[in-house]
Amino acid sequence: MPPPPPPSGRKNNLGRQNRRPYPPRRPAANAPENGVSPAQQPARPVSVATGALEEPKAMDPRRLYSTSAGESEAKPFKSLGNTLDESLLAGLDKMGFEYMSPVQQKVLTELPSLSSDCLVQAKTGTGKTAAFLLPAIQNLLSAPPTSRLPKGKVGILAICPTRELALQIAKECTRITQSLPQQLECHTAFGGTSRALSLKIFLAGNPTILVATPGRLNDILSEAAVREKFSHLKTVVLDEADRMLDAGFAPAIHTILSHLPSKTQSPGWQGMCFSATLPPKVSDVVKCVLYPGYTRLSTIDPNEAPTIDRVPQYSIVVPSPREQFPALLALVEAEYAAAPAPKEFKAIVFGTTANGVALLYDVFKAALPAFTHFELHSRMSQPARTRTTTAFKNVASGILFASDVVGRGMDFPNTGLVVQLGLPSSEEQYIHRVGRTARAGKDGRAVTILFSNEAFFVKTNRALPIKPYPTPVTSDLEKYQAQIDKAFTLVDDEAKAKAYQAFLGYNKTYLKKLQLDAKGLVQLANGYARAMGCAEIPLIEKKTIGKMGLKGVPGLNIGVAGRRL
Ligand SMILES: Nc1ncnc2c1ncn2[C@@H]1O[C@H](COP(=O)(O)OP(=O)(O)OP(=O)(O)O)[C@@H](O)[C@H]1O
Repeated sequence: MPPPPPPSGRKNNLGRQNRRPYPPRRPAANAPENGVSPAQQPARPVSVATGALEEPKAMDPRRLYSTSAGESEAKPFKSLGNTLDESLLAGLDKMGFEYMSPVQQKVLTELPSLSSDCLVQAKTGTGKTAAFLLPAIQNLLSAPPTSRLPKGKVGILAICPTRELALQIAKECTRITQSLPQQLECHTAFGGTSRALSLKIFLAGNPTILVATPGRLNDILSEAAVREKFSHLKTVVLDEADRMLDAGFAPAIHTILSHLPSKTQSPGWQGMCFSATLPPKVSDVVKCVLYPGYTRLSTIDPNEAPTIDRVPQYSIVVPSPREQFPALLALVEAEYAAAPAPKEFKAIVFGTTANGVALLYDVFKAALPAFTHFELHSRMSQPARTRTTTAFKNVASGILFASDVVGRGMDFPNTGLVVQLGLPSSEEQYIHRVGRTARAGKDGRAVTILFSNEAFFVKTNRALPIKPYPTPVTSDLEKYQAQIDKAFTLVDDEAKAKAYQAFLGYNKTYLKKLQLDAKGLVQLANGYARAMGCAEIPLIEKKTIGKMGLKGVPGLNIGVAGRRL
């Protein structure tokens, strides 16, 4: 379907006549580094009467009941008058949360008590955040006078993997508690912010709820005054529990738990573990936060695909990394052209590494200047990450190039397309990334672009309903290749060198699965460098080559800061 003709009929950036620049081109002069433009249109409507941004329309969770296991009929929150405090119900009402989503209904009506330990699984974007916040907050509100939380003590600790997610959970918490007669303070603790300042605010404040990432939490728990704040802890939540207990985070979680009051000594605290993916091995490790005999709840039928049913999922396989760039360009054009009217095209493109994502952002900004682009990865400063997160949550249209810092848990309303460029590191990672679309009962699509060695991912994950992309978008890649080659001339060499090194580092981990040896990997990476238009293979320091385990592999260009050795 051809894109709609622009009123002016002027030539657009894609080198075609009659294509309306969409979203509107933003002025180059104020294009800031992180891709957040002050000119972006808010997705939320502006009230005609007040000119203020209106609250986003909440989803209708009744749409989530058709396919989920268990309850088949949605009940309104107000049916929980005996379970939830009136002020919480009032807060939910202000948020536009009328009906419970399946996971909320299960947790609030099927747990033996709201303070029971639980392991809960529900698909992405179906309201798990409120499903753990509501019981935990209700427990604080209904505690008998003898076990009421003393002022200044933390009652609820929620731990999650990323800074962006911590902020999002804290925001949801503030909205849920907005109608309480006495405001509950919800604090956050995560890296990339001033430790001294956030510690000062935490210690001087009255933080009833703390949402934290493991690194910073571990760090501040070394202070006796901080540990003292947790002396009356009532609930510990592990959001994205499988991630929080995997080999990367588990040591930090265990140290954190060693600083908290013992779970086994009376009165103990409630443990809650939530995720969309709970591989069987999680059952072995959750015992650090859950008592044996904990309640397990799931809204996912074990025979169902683990992803949201409303997301058609496709793959595009190209011969080599070189073709991934034009294939993405062709895909964006095709998906944009097919986007439903009124034209709103909001997409997230996941890359495999932070430097790879930075490169994608640079090249697509040059290749598709009519779109609004965003980048989000761990190489950016925290303020830039936070600004971009907020901006992308609020835009109606745009493309976010992201690494896994927003792969799990993040809610970017109305994202209609998720693209994964390169090999997802696991089935779980794939599922969570796909879950950034079709949230809150909306529709969405997901496409994974792989080069031939990566194509095994589709074959080895048969539970995933991935089909070949339905139209031959890659039949004329040469046309798009020319556009990509031109765009790469505008990308600086340092960004290319970093992306090259990251490509080697990432794929080195998957040599066996990619059916490559070290020499083959270097050849592949060198092809990737040529695809980026590098005049020569980027230099890599000897010690970096050693760290990557690529010492002595032919084809590498060893050198330091522009000097070949
Ligand atoms: N009962 C409800 N009614 C209306 N909207 C809701 C309801 N519950 C949650 N939402 C909204 O649905 C969206 C998804 O919720 P949430 O982020 O909690 O999903 P999740 O299951 O935690 O997702 P993920 O698995 O990606 O972490 C959010 O925008 C949230 O505000």
